[in-house]
Amino acid sequence: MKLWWQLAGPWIKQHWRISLLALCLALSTVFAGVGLLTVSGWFLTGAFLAGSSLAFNLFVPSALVRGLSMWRIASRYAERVCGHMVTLDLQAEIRTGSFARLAAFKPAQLAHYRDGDLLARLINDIERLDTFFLLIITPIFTAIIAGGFFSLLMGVALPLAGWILLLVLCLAAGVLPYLLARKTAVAGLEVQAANAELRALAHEAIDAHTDLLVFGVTLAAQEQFDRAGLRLAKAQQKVAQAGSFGTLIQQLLMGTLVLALLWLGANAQAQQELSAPVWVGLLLGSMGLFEILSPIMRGAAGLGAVEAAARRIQDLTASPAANTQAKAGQAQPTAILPATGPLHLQDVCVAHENQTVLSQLDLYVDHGQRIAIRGPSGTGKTTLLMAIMQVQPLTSGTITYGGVHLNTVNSPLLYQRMALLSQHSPVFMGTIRHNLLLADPQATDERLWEVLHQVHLASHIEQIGGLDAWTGEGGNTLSTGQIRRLCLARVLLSRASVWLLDEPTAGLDKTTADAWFTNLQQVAKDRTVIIVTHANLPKGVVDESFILAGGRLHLERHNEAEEKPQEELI
Ligand SMILES: Nc1ncnc2c1ncn2[C@@H]1O[C@H](COP(=O)(O)OP(=O)(O)OP(=O)(O)O)[C@@H](O)[C@H]1O
Repeated sequence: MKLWWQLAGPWIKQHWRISLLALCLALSTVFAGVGLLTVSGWFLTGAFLAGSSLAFNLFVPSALVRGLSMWRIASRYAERVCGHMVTLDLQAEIRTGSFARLAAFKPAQLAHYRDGDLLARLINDIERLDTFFLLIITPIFTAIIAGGFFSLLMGVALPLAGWILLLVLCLAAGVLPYLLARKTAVAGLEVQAANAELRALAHEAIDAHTDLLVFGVTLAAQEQFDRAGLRLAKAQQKVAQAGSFGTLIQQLLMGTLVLALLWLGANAQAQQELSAPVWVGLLLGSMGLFEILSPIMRGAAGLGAVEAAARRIQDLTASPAANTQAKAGQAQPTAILPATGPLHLQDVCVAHENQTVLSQLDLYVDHGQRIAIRGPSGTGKTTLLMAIMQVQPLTSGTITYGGVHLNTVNSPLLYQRMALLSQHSPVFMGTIRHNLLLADPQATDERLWEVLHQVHLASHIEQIGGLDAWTGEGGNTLSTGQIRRLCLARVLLSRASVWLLDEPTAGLDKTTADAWFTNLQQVAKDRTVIIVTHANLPKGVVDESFILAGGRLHLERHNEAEEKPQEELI
């Protein structure tokens, strides 16, 4: 409840009117239903006993029956519309909020989660929360008010029957669901965990489908998937069995209640303490209350899963990643970053999980300078670019651009000034145009073709149908080198003053790579460019070249970058 309230509370407080209306409509439906049965019981019995006597007034009760049934239909409809509006809007709010917090994660923090598990949290877990409002809060609210009111009414007619009704309602709507929720708590947790595991396995299997095939391990993947499926089925069975048992006990309680009321009513009637029509009316009305109880049992059986789901969403939204971003955003988000200026790294230290990668690293890149950073694999070149982009937090040290500390600049402004081609830049499903316009929505077709020419991709795009050619999911209609060039073209389109290019020519043949590097000066114009590469650069491409080793940058001898065999750098 507490966890659910932490997630849903802000929205409900803000939309308390519609939430209250949904509860009131549910109450109104129950009142209409119970009233209908009470009046019908009273009316039919009264009419039967009166026989053909003209003394019995048929008109008032039959008008009441018609009125109550119309009221019930209208109220039920409005209750469904309103209740689902609350639930679905609430889900949408939690989902978009969770996604926004997820978007604020640093890549290293995101790496702690499996893709499928994140999907399960955003979809399965959030969907699961709907149970709470529809199957717990609403029926309990109506059970307390309608049950209390009707027990009082019964108590006025037959005090002992009133107390018995109240006691049975407390057991059936309170104690029993509570015990059921406790009993299914572990299984509910297991349902959510197994669901997430299934999604994660399915996601990984689709991603790695070719490798699974060629290594001949599809059977092993299948077995893993089957085990997860079985685990989910077992957990669901436990919840369903406990739920059915709870419902059975609830039905037995209800049956006992009816017998008790029948017996008490018959006695009262025999002693002429209660008229037969009132007795039958009250009896049927009590049975009308049973309608509230079955959703409570369903809700109680799913409460463990709701709690597990709420915890899994909370884990995500309350993680240090989300908080770090919030604090950094709140600290000084408004510093103005000049359009041009030198990029200066001083004493920069970065560690990945206590493993130092960059150690007191210094770098000064003047505006318009082009530099290359090379070095053996795993020395921290990508980490350095990520630190400049403020994606990787520094352990210590400072990074300034035009004299402004980058950690005081809000992300959108920073990314207007700096563009990154990462090693894993993606191609999005859509057209070539759609993929390019991400970097500059105002770019004309002429400009799009210009950057495609610059990355030596124009002729291929022409062949496949031009800017409106479909890229497929993850660019699966393109080769690896073409995907890389499309991503590179996207960065070239950006109006940023600094380009950070991580392996821009990976996957390209040497002739194309050399041609691209040679053209870089003309393409980059007066931009600052930092290239991380293992490639041998043609002469004059960069002003300076550094080797990253031991966590620091070392200036390479003149032309060393152009001469060193590539194998030595890997
Ligand atoms: N998210 C992470 N969590 C833990 N360690 C990481 C993480 N990312 C990188 N590392 C480690 O940090 C070190 C530097 O990684 P980085 O990717 O910056 O190297 P690189 O020089 O760019 O390598 P390559 O040339 O192969 O791309 C490596 O030892 C790597 O294992």
